[in-house]
Parts: sequence; structure tokens; C-alpha cells
Amino acid sequence: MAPTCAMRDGHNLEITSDAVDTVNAIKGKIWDAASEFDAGKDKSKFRQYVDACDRVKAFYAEQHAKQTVEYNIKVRVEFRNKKRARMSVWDAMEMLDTLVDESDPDTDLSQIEHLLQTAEAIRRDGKPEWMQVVGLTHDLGKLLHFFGSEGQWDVVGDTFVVGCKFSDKNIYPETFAANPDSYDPIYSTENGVYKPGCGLDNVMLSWGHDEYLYHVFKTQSTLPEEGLAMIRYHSFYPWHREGAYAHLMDSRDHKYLAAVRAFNPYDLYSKSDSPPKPSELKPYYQKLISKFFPEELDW
Ligand SMILES: O[C@H]1[C@H](O)[C@@H](O)[C@H](O)[C@@H](O)[C@H]1O
Ligand SMILES: [Fe+2]
Ligand SMILES: [Fe+2]
Repeated sequence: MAPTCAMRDGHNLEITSDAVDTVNAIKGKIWDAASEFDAGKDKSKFRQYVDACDRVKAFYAEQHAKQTVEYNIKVRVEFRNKKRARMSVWDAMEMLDTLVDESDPDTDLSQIEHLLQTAEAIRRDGKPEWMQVVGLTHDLGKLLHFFGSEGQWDVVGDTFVVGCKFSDKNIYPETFAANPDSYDPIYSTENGVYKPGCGLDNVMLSWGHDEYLYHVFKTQSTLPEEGLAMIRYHSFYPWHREGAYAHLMDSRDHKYLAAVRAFNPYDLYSKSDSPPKPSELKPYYQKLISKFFPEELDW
């Protein structure tokens, strides 16, 4: 008998193998075509941390020293117990506009411009609307900066796993020497507090804009799981670019890795595109936003 899927209205939809093949073929196309956009970019110009300015180096020195297991547990408890703000997605984008990201060696543009650049690059490549919306919103978690973060070190920058050995695939790996967890008898081991293959959903990533936004959108948007994964892991460069932490992945994470890798070029390489004009693009994106989000969200 063919497998079935329970629909919201109570009836069971039969999933024929034809239907599964069609869905997989479409999904495959979405990811395969992802390389079109970055083909003309000189990739050696991005993420040059050896030559980065002092602002970026100081940022990571602080972040790597302070993102401990203890801090990460504390901030998650606070996150659950706090009401921050209620506003629309577009208002959130405008609120973010004054933030200049200290961790980023590749752009001095405002955050609203970066979000629109990312979304526009995805749109130009003919990707689905949900992915355009992911591009448009993926950095909105940086709002944490206005909601009582301790600085930028707990908001922006690449993410990494806490609770096990800090990977050498992180940028400036030597700066983890200032993190007390580097000397903890459990947290400093290969698996630390985790079981191999436990899945990234069960792993604590350094707290910042990705994890925060993932939780906000998980319950307040209709974005597909791949879209939520793009948001949750987009700063997890040691994993999606360098292949670190593979021993903690489960089978679902392989699917998510493909999604995050498909998204990354739009986020990173669109930073060299010409600055977009928010007022011109607003009507198009307002309409898209309304397809995936309620009028206002709890942030
Ligand atoms: O400096 C950047 C910036 O903070 C991005 O928003 C983040 O996603 C990247 O991982 C990071 O390298
Ligand atoms: Fe980001
Ligand atoms: Fe970004």
C-alpha cells in the first residue's frame, strides 16, 4: 500500500512514488541552480580575517572568551522568560537599520540594505518566494542588540558549538585560550557533553542572532523547515563551510546542510552588489512578508 499523509482536514492523502519523485526533483533544482549567482564573484575578496581590521579582531577575541556553557544556559533561560517587543517584520528591519556589525569585514552598509541585497540576489535567480523571504529576514535576530544584549559579542559573528572542544576550523581559533571552557575536563573533549550523531538540534550553538530568530520564526511564520535551517545555521561557518562538527550531525542535518550551503552565497557575495533602494522595494517585499507572517510578531 502506498504511504499516506494526514491532511489538516482529516483525510489521508496518498503519496505515490511519482509525487515523491516530482517533489525531490523540484527540490534538487532549487539547490543545484544555487551556484548561478556567485559565478562572477571574486570569492578571495570575502572573509579575509588575517587582514581584517582591529575592530573585527577585537570583536572575536571578546566573543570567543565570553561564550561559555554557563553564559549560554543563562541567556536561553532569560530569553524564554522575557517579553521584548511586538511589531511587524518591516518595522523590525527599519529598527535594525542603525546597527553596524562589528564582526563583518565585508560590508559597512546598513542592515536593511544587506537584507535587501540578499533577497534581491535570491529573487534574481528565480528562487521560491519563501527563500526570498529568508534572505530578507535572516539577520533580523540582530535586534537582540536593542533588547538588552551584553554587547555585540552575543549577537553577531560566526557561531560555534559550546560544550565540547572548540574546533580549529573556527576563525581565530587561538583566541579560545581565553575561554575558561577550554580547560574544563568535559567541555574540552571531542564530544564534550554530547553523544556522537545526536543531531545539531540537540547541540548548543554559541548564542546570537541565528538561534534567536529561529525561535521567533519557528512558531510565528509559515516558512518551511529548510528556510528555518538557513536562518538557524547561516553563521555556522565552521560547519557549513569547513566541515567541522560532522560527528554531531544526524541524518536530518545533512538535508539542512545542503539548504544552508545553497543560501550562503546570497548572504555573503551579495555584499558587493550595488546598494538597493528600500523605498522602491518596499511594496514588493511587504506583499511577500504578508504571505509568511502575521501582521505583527512577538520578538
Ligand atoms: O560578520 C558576519 C555577520 O555578523 C553575519 O550576520 C553572520 O551571519 C556571519 O556569520 C558573520 O561572519
Ligand atoms: Fe547573519
Ligand atoms: Fe547576513
